[in-house]
Amino acid sequence: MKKNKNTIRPLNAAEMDALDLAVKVDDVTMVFNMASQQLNSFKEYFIAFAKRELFFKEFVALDSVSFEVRKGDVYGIVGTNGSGKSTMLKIVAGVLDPTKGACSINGNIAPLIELGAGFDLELSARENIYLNGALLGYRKQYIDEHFEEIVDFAEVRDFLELPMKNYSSGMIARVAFSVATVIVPDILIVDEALSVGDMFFQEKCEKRISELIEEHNTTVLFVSHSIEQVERVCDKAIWIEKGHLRMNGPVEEVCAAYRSMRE
Ligand SMILES: Nc1ncnc2c1ncn2[C@@H]1O[C@H](COP(=O)(O)OP(=O)(O)OP(=O)(O)O)[C@@H](O)[C@H]1O
Repeated sequence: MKKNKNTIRPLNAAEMDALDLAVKVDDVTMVFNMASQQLNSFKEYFIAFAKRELFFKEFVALDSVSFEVRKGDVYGIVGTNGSGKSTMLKIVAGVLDPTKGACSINGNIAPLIELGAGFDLELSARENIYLNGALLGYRKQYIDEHFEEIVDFAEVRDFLELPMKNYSSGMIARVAFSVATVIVPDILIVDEALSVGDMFFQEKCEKRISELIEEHNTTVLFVSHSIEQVERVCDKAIWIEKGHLRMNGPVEEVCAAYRSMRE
């Protein structure tokens, strides 16, 4: 359960169980402070700070957004660029704390956000699998037992000893997806993670996600710019536009409305 600074209280696991919920986003607002001028170096920043010329303007990335995700739901999030989809997922994953409102989570999360962010690119893939595994909370013995499975899924066996700085973005995504889904998460968060993989790997990931959904009732939150992919993978969707929740409902209805806005 995430900390929260404001009046709306996140629900505890028992309360979430009673409602059969995996995720509850309650009146969430996220405000970012953005520098009002461009400063290109620490020196410029320091001078502006000393002259008291450092100004910020507030940017509301999410404005009073609420929705509930039941256990086993597969929810897509659609919306145009900069509408707040990734910000929403980061709040659900606990990477960001909302400025207002509360986000309650029921279960362990595998966040596939900013894939490879936990990797040290100077290290080899072998070392990074252990490093990333430890960051996700797995014991070394667990990674030892699943190492072959991770490498086979990622299809990087021939490059295991190569520093990951020499990997392509698609290869990094393969390793990250593979490590993150080797356990069965209660909640899987996928943010454009698959877009850098080639179509064969994307198909493989979709299959793995379907397995998690069908065999383990994993709850999924899925952001993709491919409406077709959202329709294929998800059963429900929300549409966030410029920080506002525009629609929440069955995936076909939400995607149809979103498409008609673009036409
Ligand atoms: N750390 C930050 N500081 C300032 N502004 C931010 C920060 N993170 C996101 N934003 C702003 O919040 C808005 C929403 O960003 P977000 O990445 O959530 O959008 P998105 O819907 O995922 O976009 P895209 O489809 O382009 O990936 C954008 O205008 C972005 O510039």
